[in-house]
Amino acid sequence: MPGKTLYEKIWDSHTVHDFGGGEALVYMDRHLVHEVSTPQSFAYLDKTGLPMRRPELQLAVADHAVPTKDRGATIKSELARKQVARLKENVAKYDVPYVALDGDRHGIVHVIGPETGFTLPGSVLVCGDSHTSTHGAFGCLAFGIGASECGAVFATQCLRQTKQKSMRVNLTGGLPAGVTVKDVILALISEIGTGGGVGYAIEFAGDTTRALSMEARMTLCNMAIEAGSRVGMVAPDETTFSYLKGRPLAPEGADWDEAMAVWRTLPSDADAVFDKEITFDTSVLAPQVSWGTTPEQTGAVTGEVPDPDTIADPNRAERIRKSLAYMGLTPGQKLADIPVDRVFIGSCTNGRLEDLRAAAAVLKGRHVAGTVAAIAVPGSAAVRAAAEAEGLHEVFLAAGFEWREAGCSMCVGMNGDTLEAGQRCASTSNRNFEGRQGTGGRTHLVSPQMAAAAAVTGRLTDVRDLL
Ligand SMILES: CC(C)[C@H](C(=O)O)[C@@H](O)C(=O)O
Ligand code: SF4
Repeated sequence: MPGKTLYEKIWDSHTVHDFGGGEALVYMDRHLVHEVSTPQSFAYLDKTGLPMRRPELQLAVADHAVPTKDRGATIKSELARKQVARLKENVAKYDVPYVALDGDRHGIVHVIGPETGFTLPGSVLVCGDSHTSTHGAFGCLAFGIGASECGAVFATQCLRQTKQKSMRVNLTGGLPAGVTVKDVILALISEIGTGGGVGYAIEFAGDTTRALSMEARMTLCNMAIEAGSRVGMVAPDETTFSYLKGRPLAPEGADWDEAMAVWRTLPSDADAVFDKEITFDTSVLAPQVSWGTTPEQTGAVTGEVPDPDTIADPNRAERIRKSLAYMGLTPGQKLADIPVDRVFIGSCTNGRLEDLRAAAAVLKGRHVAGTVAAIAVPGSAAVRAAAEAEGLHEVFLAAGFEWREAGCSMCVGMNGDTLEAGQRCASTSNRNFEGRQGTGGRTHLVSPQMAAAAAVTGRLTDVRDLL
């Protein structure tokens, strides 16, 4: 028998019933809940009269639809107001732990899970949200589920699941100056495609991965879903353990020691066999920028907008033509010449303290171009407080950024923070499809320091020129 992968170990230890053929009933240790994906899931309990099986294993927060300024004012959009109010009623009715909007633990669901220690290695964690893959950075099995599945978790704390195939992505060679993990994942997706991970649970490994901070590992796993994989994981190690130690919901004392004994057994065995294995050299990368309407349509900032007429595959050429028409770009145009109107620094991809530090390092002593409106939206109240404690807000404000309260904000625009039609944005978020940040809005996905560089020069810019 070959050894087991990290994914297999967690899958096996959480199988309640094996149906055969890769189908199993799997136990869910943790369920994160937000306002957008769960109204029907609570309604399912209301309708069936089923009790919530383990309220204490849920953690709810309103993050997508909440305002990031004028927090106390009535939410303008009726849908957003209703979603937030519904969540509050539902958590009160079913006794679910709830993180209040004005609390010091508030934030984007994928930022506060790790921060509080709700996210733990070796566990199975789900949420009605595709970017749940973020939590896999801790060596847990974390994936997004649909609204009816959220209802099933409420009622049973279990889900019937199909086992994924396994893929190991070895990131090797380290990161050159000015290149971040965001550039790595964008470059990887542009190589393997948005379908490259479909059907696979990805484990990121290799010396580049091992050297990453927890925050950077979260950015990496966050975007596994943009490569089509519901699961992105990193084996837990000393970096993981020291991040978790002392977090409010992490085990303490003897429980910590007991947990550690298990967590140390989680990494894939040396003789584990993966269904697919790829190696990606990160030492040769330049900062990346997306030019199209999928994260796959990305290139080095030193390059140009591609010319569909030179692409042999007619379907691919057509997709590029369509993207360029929407994005208002011309083949051959230098990426670093594209002017931007807006800059958004935030989201569960890049709204953590390190991200704000990286952006502030570029902004220090500089000012946002007169043609640009820029906002910084911390991923959580704790990130915001930590940033303020080290004076980062002053750097953002002095540079001409707005300094907002935590939430998903312009990543998805459900709270009214949107682009206007035709506006172009350098954004640290993870999705760039048509209308993602507002109807007719144009998104360029970049790292936090690339976003800061674009804010300063008023165009997409190679941040290495400003370092
Ligand atoms: C609203 C929510 C269900 C959605 C998701 O599933 O990811 C959102 O968070 C997103 O990023 O598009
Ligand atoms: S920040 Fe963006 S990607 Fe993350 S959960 Fe919110 S809307 Fe989804």
